[in-house]
Amino acid sequence: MSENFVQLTDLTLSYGKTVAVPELNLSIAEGELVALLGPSGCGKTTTMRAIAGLLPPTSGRILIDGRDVTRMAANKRGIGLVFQSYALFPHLNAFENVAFGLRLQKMSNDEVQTRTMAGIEKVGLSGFEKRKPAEMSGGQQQRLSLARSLVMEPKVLLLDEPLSNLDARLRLEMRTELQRVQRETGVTMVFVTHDQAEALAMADRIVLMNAGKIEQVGTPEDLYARPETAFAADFIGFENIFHVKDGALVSDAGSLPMTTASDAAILAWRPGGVQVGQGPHQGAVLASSFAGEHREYVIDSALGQIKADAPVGAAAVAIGDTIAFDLPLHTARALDA
Ligand SMILES: Nc1ncnc2c1ncn2[C@@H]1O[C@H](COP(=O)(O)OP(=O)(O)OP(=O)(O)O)[C@@H](O)[C@H]1O
Repeated sequence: MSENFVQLTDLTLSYGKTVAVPELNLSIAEGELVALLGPSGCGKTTTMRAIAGLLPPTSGRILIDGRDVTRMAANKRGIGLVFQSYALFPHLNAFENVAFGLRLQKMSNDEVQTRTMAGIEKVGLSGFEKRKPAEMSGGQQQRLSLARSLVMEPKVLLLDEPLSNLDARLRLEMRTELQRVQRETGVTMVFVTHDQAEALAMADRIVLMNAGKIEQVGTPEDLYARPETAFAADFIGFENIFHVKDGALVSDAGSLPMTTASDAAILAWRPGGVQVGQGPHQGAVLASSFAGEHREYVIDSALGQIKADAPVGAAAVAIGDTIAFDLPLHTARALDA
């Protein structure tokens, strides 16, 4: 198995004179499920389009399975594409949608039949062969579009926001489904998402992008527990991020003296890492909402707003009332400036 199945080397991608992605370097292993994660406009789709062959790079190289495909036409690269808008043929039934690409390859009817039926089964759509896309649910259309790509046996499958058109429940279901299909086929998959929960739940490895550059690459566990920059921490749910200066936590809004000294330049806490109900600091409750497992507070403090989760069973504090809190060092993530 190749560790460098997809290799992007010093890849620069531009639109006219505007550089969207400068000198990107990334290796993807064979059979890996990788998420390109980041806020809108950070260059995820641009990177995908370059891998697919839809955007010629300004400079740099793209290797797939050892072959330099930098200047190769999109349809020669052995890449499958699944978009959020499915791009199915509305006048063809499910079977014909999946068979379409195979027929173009002048395959025998028997083989088209066998491979199409296998593809449809792989995505759990057996029995739906005769349905037109309009007679299928969003999730089923998404599966169909996946089957259509898979039957072509691509070396790499690229998925651009594949779940964003689905409602919340289907999205959860399709997360598991995509993982299962990936495991069973062993196909190398790269998917784009701006949803950190989706990336954490599905990917073997997450590539977090910020303004065209890679901010951090790591397993979901790594990124979740050990973000390396304030951007990564913020994106991954550390909602309270403060600078440390002269024994105090500092924000644009003000400062709070620290009870224990820290050498860190920046300290970050998830809402769950903030202690509420007791502690050396006080603030007014700005918002309080029940979230099943815990209660979410927004506290107005000398540092500005603090997001804090109170455990189940803690007595609710009314909006406007004062609440005690602590930002304990043992739940903080220390970051470099
Ligand atoms: N066709 C285009 N012409 C000019 N600039 C573009 C074009 N497409 C994208 N850009 C710019 O390139 C940068 C990266 O865009 P890209 O679509 O790759 O971001 P993204 O991370 O996929 O965002 P989103 O999640 O919103 O799709 C942005 O600044 C965007 O404005």
